[in-house]
Amino acid sequence: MTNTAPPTADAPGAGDFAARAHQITKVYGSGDAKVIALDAVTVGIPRGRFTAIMGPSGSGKSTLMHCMAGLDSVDSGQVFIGDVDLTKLRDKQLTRLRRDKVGFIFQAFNLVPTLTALENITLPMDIAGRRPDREWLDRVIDTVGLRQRLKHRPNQLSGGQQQRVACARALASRPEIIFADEPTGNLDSRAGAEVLGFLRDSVTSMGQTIVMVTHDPNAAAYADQVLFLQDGRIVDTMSEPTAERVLERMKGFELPGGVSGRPFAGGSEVSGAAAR
Ligand SMILES: Nc1ncnc2c1ncn2[C@@H]1O[C@H](COP(=O)(O)OP(=O)(O)OP(=O)(O)O)[C@@H](O)[C@H]1O
Repeated sequence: MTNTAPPTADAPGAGDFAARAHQITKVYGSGDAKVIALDAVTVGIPRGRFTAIMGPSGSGKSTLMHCMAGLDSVDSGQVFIGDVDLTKLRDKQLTRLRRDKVGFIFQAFNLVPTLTALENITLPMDIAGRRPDREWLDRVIDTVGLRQRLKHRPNQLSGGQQQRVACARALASRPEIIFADEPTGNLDSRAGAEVLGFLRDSVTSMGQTIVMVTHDPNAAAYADQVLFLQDGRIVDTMSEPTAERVLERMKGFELPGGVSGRPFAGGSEVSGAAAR
């Protein structure tokens, strides 16, 4: 693994980012109920790399992912997938962009129970009226080890196998970027490790770009870099994470007395509101 520069969307070479957020703010509610879920976040997701997003509960991880994936709107700022500014798109254009350029993997596998594994994998392309690239599809199916299970329906598959179907579905159309929201949250550690190994492999050997929200330091250790969120801001980044280092960093968020959230001494450069 090579070293990853901290992702700053303003840095030269912004073309190297599969997705970027520029000064995005997301506010829920108003008055006393007002919550600033994202506070002027600027970040770039490097192309062909595996990025994990971590942070305490309520820090804005899901909101950041949803806004960057075009599943939710921002109150201010810009979001780019490739060169396309999502904030300038109308609903229909946004739906098409999500369909063509973005893959999703959710904690609850979200498979269609009446369809076989193969039909689930090709469903997004079928809906889009696109023919799957047979060679690519074969490679994806073999990589996730589903060759013998293609005719099975979801209820005939283990949780790990179902999530591998969901991974194959996300990869099949060769999206610009895959967003994975707690992809191992419903799996035991062995099945989780299999899925994470497969995601890692799809980045290393297929050049896929993946962003994953996780609470699990072991899962984050599969990534090339980790972004740490707190109170709607990116407060730290870590390259080449190990489970131990991630766990240690996460403990910093839980310490009482205002220590929480402070980047480690000598830690990575910070992007986002906290950097200013
Ligand atoms: N629809 C909503 N309405 C009001 N507040 C919301 C809504 N969605 C999220 N929030 C608030 O925004 C903040 C960020 O939420 P978000 O779900 O992004 O955090 P998270 O880091 O993903 O949390 P968790 O790890 O618990 O899933 C939280 O304070 C949350 O309560």
